Amino acid sequence: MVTMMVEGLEVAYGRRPILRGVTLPALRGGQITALLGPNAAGKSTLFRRIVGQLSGPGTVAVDGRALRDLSPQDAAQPCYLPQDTSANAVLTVFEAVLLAGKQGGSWSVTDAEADAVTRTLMMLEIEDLAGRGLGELSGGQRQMVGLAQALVRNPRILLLDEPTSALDLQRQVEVLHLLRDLAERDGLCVVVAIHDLNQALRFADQVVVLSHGSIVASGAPTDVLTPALLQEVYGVEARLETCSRGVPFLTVDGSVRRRRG
Ligand SMILES: Nc1ncnc2c1ncn2[C@@H]1O[C@H](COP(=O)(O)OP(=O)(O)OP(=O)(O)O)[C@@H](O)[C@H]1O
Repeated sequence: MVTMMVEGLEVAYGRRPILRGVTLPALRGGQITALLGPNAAGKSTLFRRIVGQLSGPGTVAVDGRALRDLSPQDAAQPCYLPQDTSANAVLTVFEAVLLAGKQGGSWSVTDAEADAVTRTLMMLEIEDLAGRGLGELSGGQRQMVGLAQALVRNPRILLLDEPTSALDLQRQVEVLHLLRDLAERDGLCVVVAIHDLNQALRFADQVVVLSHGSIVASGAPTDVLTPALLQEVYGVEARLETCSRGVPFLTVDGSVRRRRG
């Protein structure tokens, strides 16, 4: 199983520090890690630093090899799905996913590549969109196509920035179940930034909480999401309860304390 280590990452935009020495627990194949934290905490910046779109001190290593020493085509490279995926309106969904799956080499399309696109669209139940232009999709449909573009590459490490933010409730649950299956069946290492703490409680093996560019807690979801942490990080009165089927969930009380920053 793949293991990614992230240690001491720092990023500044101009002279403004954003990440202040971020070290994550080991990110392992077969696990889903939820990256939590308020708006502007630095979650997207952390993803962009991990994949090398931003530079700064610190190290990222996959199975003991520093990421910066690997070629862009190396299978150990994490696949990153940003929060906002711009749509090239000229392409159809099928073409966009096919293009995303191309790992260099020839421009001709093999049967295996076309089959991989069809399989991925079917896995996400969006095969009916195959012939549609990207520019004519809804926000949620575009988000599903973004996921298809990530999954068609068959990654070992998947970094997803709020991948369910535009999806209806059924799609959210389906996508998170699919990620769970891919982690368990194929040993995929999934790191997902998500604002819905109840989804994190249900689907994540571990959570990491980022606040003002620093990790303030990490571990098993029910251990980390304590009333004290939720008060400190989000300024809300909330507590964990357990439903009759034994599933933990958060209830939020009325009072909200204004956060700084
Ligand atoms: N390209 C940039 N140039 C300058 N500042 C930036 C840039 N991108 C992000 N920032 C700033 O860095 C901080 C962290 O932003 P980031 O997008 O990483 O937060 P986030 O945790 O992903 O937030 P959200 O939950 O709202 O998506 C914010 O204060 C943001 O304004």
